[in-house]
Amino acid sequence: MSERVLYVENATMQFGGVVAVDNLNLEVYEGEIVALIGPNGAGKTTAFNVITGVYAPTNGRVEFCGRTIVRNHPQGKMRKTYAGMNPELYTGEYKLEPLSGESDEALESRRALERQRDVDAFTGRVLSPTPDQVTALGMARTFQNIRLWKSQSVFTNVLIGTHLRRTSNLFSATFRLNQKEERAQREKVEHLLDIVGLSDVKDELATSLPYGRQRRLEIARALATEPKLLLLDEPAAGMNPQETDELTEFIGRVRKEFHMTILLIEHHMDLVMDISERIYVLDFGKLIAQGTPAEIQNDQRVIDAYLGVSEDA
Ligand SMILES: Nc1ncnc2c1ncn2[C@@H]1O[C@H](COP(=O)(O)OP(=O)(O)OP(=O)(O)O)[C@@H](O)[C@H]1O
Repeated sequence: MSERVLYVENATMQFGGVVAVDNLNLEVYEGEIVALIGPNGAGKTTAFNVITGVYAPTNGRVEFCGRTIVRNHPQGKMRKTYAGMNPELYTGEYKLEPLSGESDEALESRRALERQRDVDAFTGRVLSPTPDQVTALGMARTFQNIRLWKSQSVFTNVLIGTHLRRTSNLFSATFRLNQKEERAQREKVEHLLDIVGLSDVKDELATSLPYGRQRRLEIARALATEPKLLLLDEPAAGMNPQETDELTEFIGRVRKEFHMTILLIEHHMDLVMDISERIYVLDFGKLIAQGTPAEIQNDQRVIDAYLGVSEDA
């Protein structure tokens, strides 16, 4: 069985009264393309933000390549409901069997003690890496709205990606380089641009590229950080059907050429159904289904909540 690259366990993210992500469990295995879909506002981007360290989750844990990188904040707002790794301790699901002759009060205090132990197990061990640290660990991400270095060339945009991998500090990424390393990185960028089909425009300004190629450049820059996991947030947003088809082919090629594992958010169902091995469906923050494209397409709950409406809704 291939390695589990990403494991999101009981992740909850609450903003005031809005539970944007509600007890999400999600796994991605090495070499897979997995999609996270759902209606607008379902919590998909928030889930990405929890995974990549933008938000410290109200509860839950993110494991990356076998290592816990994000963990809940026991002092978070939902402490009473969710603190610790065992949310069932705080819900009606938790049944603690009475010991023989144990009074109700004794049972209740034992239950309280177990909860406290669960919380204590985390106090002082709260993890919450910065997005830069997450990049250095081997996760790279693209965003719904393209975020390129506008006044830099295509080449430089990708070069900055290679630097982020090494230093996780933008200042030193830009200025602190020895010449040998610089040369090796430049060769790497040339090679990468070749594979993604952007060599012919490497000296042009990033923003002078047509939209579809800017998207490719963003993915190339993410790849330059040498990720183990690539997270793509709506890579086909704003694309016409032909551009979407080209991007679908491109993402498949990226997986093959770089042996990449990919988690993507997308509203274009043709793309999702074409390239994903597995799909998770969110609605109002909750996971309502998971399965293969065929299973998801035939899931009545998903059809009612999402697939029944237009693709670009
Ligand atoms: N920083 C924030 N502060 C408060 N509420 C937020 C914040 N970020 C997201 N939300 C809310 O959380 C919910 C989920 O939003 P999110 O952007 O994650 O959904 P989404 O599934 O990515 O939607 P879309 O498909 O439109 O991008 C929404 O109700 C949104 O308004």
